[in-house]
Amino acid sequence: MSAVWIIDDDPSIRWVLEKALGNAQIPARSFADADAALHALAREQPGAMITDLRMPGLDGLAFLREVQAQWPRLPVIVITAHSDLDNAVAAFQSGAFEYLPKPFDVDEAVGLVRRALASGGEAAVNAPGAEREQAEIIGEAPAMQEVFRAIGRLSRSQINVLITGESGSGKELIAQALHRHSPRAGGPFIAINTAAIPAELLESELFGHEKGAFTGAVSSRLGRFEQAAGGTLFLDEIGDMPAALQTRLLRVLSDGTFYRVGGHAPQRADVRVLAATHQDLEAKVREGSFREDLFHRLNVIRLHLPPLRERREDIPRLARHFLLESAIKLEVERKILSPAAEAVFTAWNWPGNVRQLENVCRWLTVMAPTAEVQVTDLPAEMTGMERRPSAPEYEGGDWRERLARLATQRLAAGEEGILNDLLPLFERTLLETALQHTQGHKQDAAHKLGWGRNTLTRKLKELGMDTGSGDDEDGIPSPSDHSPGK
Ligand SMILES: Nc1ncnc2c1ncn2[C@@H]1O[C@H](COP(=O)(O)OP(=O)(O)OP(=O)(O)O)[C@@H](O)[C@H]1O
Repeated sequence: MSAVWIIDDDPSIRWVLEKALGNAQIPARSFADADAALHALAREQPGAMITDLRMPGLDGLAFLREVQAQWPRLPVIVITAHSDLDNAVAAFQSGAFEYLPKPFDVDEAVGLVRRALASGGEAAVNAPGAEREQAEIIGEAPAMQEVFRAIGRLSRSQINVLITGESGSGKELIAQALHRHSPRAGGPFIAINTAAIPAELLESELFGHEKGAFTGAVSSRLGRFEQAAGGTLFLDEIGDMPAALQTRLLRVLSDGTFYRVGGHAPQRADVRVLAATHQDLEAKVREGSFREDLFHRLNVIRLHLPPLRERREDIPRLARHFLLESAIKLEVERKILSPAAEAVFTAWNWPGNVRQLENVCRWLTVMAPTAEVQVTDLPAEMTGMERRPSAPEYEGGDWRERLARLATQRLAAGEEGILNDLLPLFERTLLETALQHTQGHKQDAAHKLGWGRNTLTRKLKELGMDTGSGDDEDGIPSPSDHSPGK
């Protein structure tokens, strides 16, 4: 195994790191200042380095820049006091591989070193510097390691891959990685969310159109298939693709040609197609809403991303990653989770998966009052504090998880004002259930829901459920009417 060099003027840090690396069977060599390390680098290079930022003589940042300029693929982990965000940002800008805030956890340091050593090997086969631009994919859970291995195995192929997993579980990130590690890496990566585009526009989005093909087509336009030429086309939410387009897509995949909307000359499609879905495509095939032949075309290889709640071991690292990333983006001090807050993070179910975790971290970076995030700072739904203590457990799975998933999807699709139709839907469902329960007796239903009769009457009207055969239309509010809508 390649050696790791430690550069720090503090002998106790050198000692702790040497010992931890030694225990992990990683050979280490220490330097008390950056100049000595630079001299040694001229003769030989280690697999990775860990350096402090504040040192007498050549400081860590200057050292990092020097190393970047001469040995751009050598991964460098930077240690610094965690409040020192400017330095962290500067370290990343100077090409640091990772940033290790002080005081650091020794196991975390060793884990980082292992990753740095592994990435060094990978960097050697990539274009110089390319690894710096890649979004980091975090995943030490066995299921994620399996996905990484698959990406490696597929790296010389152009085969179609179907990526499955719940919304927000990282499907697009994996698609990008498949592209980057493929013979088409030099070409474009074009993503399109088929569910987010109205059916009538999707065809021209995918295949382009000729001038005058339809009203408003004032000029011809390249579709995504042409934009992705030489590269990869990522079709997200493939399960929602309308039937007519499924047929067109199948044709492109089977004979490699397509026509622009309004066009007569066949176009050659030089793309690798990666598709993703959060739905059960086999079930859609069975019920006849997804073409079986298309399914088999897309499903040559399948990669499944488990939901975050099935890889909880990755949660703390993901949280640290997103807290640091949002602090850098928002140019504010980095937050860390208190041990109790981290425990809540790890135990929670994350219906919106990694995307939701990322959003919560961004929210905490702005909203948490102190540098260390406490349990009380967490969003109420995570700590269950908005639940009534006697709230019974519901049968048939957590409906809020499903609702959150729906909301996540619709927000991801760029929708706005989703409460406008979801709230009435919510009320309508409760009303219908209550009316069923009371065999159509409105007053009783209102009472059971906690609404007064007037509110119920108004709601029935608003929701278009007013049949006009009211049993209690006297308009006198009952004492139990405590609706906030009144
Ligand atoms: N393992 C991971 N490590 C780091 N970041 C991740 C990881 N997985 C997902 N993310 C981040 O979480 C966010 C959501 O991921 P992504 O868009 O890939 O999910 P998705 O499954 O494609 O979602 P959807 O089905 O809703 O389109 C992105 O910002 C992505 O960078």
